[in-house]
Amino acid sequence: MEKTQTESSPVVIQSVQSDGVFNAGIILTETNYDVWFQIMEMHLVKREKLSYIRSSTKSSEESSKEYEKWYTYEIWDALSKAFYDGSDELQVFTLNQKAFSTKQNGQPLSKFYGELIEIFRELDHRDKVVMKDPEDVVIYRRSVERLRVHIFLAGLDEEFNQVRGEILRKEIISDLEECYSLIRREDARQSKLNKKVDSETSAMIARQQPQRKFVDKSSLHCTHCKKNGHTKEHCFEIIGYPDWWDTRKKNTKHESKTAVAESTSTTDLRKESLVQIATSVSSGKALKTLTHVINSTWIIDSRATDHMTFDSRQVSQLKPSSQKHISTANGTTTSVIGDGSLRLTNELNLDSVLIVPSLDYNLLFVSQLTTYLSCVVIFWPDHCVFKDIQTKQTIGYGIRRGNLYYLEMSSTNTRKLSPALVADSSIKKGKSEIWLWHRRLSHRTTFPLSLNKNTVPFMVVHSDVWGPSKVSTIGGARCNNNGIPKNFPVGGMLPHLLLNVHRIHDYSTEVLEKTQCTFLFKGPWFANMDILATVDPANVHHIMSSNFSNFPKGPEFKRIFDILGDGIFNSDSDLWKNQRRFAQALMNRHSFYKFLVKSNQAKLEKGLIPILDHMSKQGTTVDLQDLFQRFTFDSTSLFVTGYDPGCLSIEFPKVRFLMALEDVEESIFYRHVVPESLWKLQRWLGIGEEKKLKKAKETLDSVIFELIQRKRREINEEILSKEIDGVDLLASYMHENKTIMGELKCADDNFLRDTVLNFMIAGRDTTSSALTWFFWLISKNPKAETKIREELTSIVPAEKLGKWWDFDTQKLNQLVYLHGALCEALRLYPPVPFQHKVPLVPHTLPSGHRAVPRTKILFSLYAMGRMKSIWGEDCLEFRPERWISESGGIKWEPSYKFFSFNAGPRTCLGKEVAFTQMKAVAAGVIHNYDIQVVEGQRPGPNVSIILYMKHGLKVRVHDRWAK
Ligand code: HEM
Repeated sequence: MEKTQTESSPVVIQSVQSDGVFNAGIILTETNYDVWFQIMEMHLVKREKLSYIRSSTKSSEESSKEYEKWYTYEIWDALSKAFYDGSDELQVFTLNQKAFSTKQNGQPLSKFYGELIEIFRELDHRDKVVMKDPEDVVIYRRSVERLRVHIFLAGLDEEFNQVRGEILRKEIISDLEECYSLIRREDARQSKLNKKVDSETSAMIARQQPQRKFVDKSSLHCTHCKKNGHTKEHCFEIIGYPDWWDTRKKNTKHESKTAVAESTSTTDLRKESLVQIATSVSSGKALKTLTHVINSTWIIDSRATDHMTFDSRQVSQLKPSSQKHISTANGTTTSVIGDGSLRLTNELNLDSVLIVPSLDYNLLFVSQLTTYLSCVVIFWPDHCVFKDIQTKQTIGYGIRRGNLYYLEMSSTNTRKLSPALVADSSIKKGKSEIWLWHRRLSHRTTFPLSLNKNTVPFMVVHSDVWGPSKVSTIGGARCNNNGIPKNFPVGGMLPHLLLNVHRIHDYSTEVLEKTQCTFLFKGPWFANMDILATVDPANVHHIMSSNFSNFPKGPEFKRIFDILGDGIFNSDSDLWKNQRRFAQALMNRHSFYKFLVKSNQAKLEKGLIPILDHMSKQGTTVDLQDLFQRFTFDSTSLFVTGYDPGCLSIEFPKVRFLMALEDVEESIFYRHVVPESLWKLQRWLGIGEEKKLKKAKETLDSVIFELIQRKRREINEEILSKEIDGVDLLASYMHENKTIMGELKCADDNFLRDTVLNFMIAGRDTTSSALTWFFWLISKNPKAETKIREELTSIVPAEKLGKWWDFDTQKLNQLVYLHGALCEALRLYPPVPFQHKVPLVPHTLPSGHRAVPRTKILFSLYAMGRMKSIWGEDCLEFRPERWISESGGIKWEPSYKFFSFNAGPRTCLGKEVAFTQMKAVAAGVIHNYDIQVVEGQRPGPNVSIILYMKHGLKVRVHDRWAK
């Protein structure tokens, strides 16, 4: 370690990076002692030097062996005294100070937001506010959220002043996430409109084309060639023709060429220029001229000025030959005209269109346009590749960088493209495609399309500068090849679904990957089973947050999940709102959290650990999934009902309730894949899955009603006092008075039964499923396991190293790698693998798909965690590092991308509870035991509404510290 002084950071520990000296990767400042301390300890653990800073040996002679240790300890101790006063107050003060002083200062929006989120999360951990009244808790949370929105808005760069004002003028201020999403959209729009052109692309463009500004030269006249549009000084006949001239003059009429050259090669094309071009084409005559002027580039825009209206006849009059029709999902048609023009039917309502022949188009012009436009549709026949107008060489393909799509140039660059992108393009394979590049959606959509080989390829750029995209009908084009389910005349796509039901989650992943995140599943014509499956983050955000009120779970959800009664999962509108408000208030109570941590710890120490010890001594195998289910069942029962069913015991008792829950989940899944009329008939006849469900319901009801009676008795007999014991949910519900509960019927046993069942499913099944997949992934990734162990060791006291250790919940919450590893497991194996919603009124989604009330919208959370377009090429890899930010903290991912806990107002209420439980179990088990998965197992997901492992996870357990 080398110690130096700098102005900004009084003490700097830097790497010297040679034999054994490490790079801490973090510089100690006045404000980051907490994080710095942990990271340094991790490094020290790795090098087995922890005793140097932990054991306070007596001061030693410089010559003695112990001197080095003593000296290091002294420095460490001095640092601690200087930077950490042992209380939370300083930390909270520092964090608040940091939050208020963090500014965007020109850095990317996501980075600035991520920094704030990290600070807020830290503050949440240290929040000690205790409130008794649930109403107050809600008000308090709202007030904190409001403050955070203000901090975020205040830190933004000036360019967001306008949108900031708009947000603040709203009657109800959005929550932080919603607010971020609004700003992000504005950021994306501005970066296209003004300055943030991707530097690489600009550099490439600059090399290929001179930079010119758009100038309206229509009034200029050349006295030399007698033509309009330029002056004598710029006449090509005098100064020579540019390189691109040959290509151009084949197609263009000379009289307008200058305007063409200027407008198509501008690098500074702004909205005004677009308006100018659009205005000039608003009359049929000008349009015709411009068609030839701009190298057969036609621009039609009805939104540019009020008086312009899009007239499809104008285009078809130009080239009314050899039309081809593209059918779209909702029945509208787009006529493709053989020579490269496009006629749009009124229904399609594409009111802002740029059509560019893409063989020889001016790349610069288009790439400039794409910085302003949200959506680019390219029709690519098989022989079509992007060509450089100057060199006439193939210049490449479309490529995505971050959220933006660019035309990647130079054939050498294609080698740099990831294989999937090149393969995706399919150009070499002789396929024709429409490429829909939707910048706002941050993904590209590809639709196979049959085009006449002789047609001139063209490109349609749909402008989103002035309003929302309406390319919906193109986005919905039906695809029935390439492994995408075929739509049979009577059965629709149901046969495909039934054939693949045993691997439904992987199957939907494959289909959604092929259809670029959204797919319309057509059910049998008689069954009202059409499903719009989507994993598109923009759609998720749109449905779950921005337009939440238009997308309830709906009556069909309620029918399918009727066993959940009026519980929180199964309700909409006010019934849901009241329940959520109340449950949230209860769960935010400090006493609840304390109770949860305590009961969880007790279950771990007195339940799980003794069983693992026993298994380790016996050398027998155990089903880890079963063990975790028992663990979470007991702990969830404790905080939901206050009773411990004791099913986590060495005898592994058969628990009726547990078995019934599993039956319920499987039967409910079955209701999702068969027509409603069929399962209703089965229910009426009392056969099949419905028979199983009925029996399971009876079991659940009898157990829960018994618990309710018992609790009521105890409350009446005052065995339970409100203050001391009323921390479990059931008791809390019973204690609450009507004012707080609003419409909720807490005195009603049926309502209490629904509440208990909903929470039992929410708490037990999800967490145990997540833990099982987590341990499976860890067993496959020993490096990750080693890193988790190193991180854990860093919070074990020196004297306890190499011995059994029981971790403190607060300390676990600060671990970054462990958190990342759990998030990674939740991403790849989300315990709730799918969800659905229904629109109240017809609605066009950001992906362009039309959502109508009779069509169910289904989100596959499982597929969403496995989309290359969302998580990158390595999406199937287990890589906890993807959750670690550059500064070493936890990286924040928006909930509409990391969807495992749901997003928007219905976000999981138990997220913190779940992380607390999972971290305690993961830490306790990984630190103290070696878990060896029995060979020969091929764990796969079952078919249910909860993502269990089909055959459990058999493991052997070894005590790491056994002598
Ligand atoms: C790893 C563990 C967990 C995961 C992945 C998870 C995931 C989810 C998801 C996806 C939803 C939305 C379901 C839907 O609307 O259909 C949800 C809702 C909910 N979760 Fe969790 N959950 C977990 C643990 C917990 C725990 C431990 C609790 C409670 C103690 C809990 C309580 C709830 C509640 C009450 C809702 C309903 C929220 C509402 O509709 O407003 N969850 N959870």
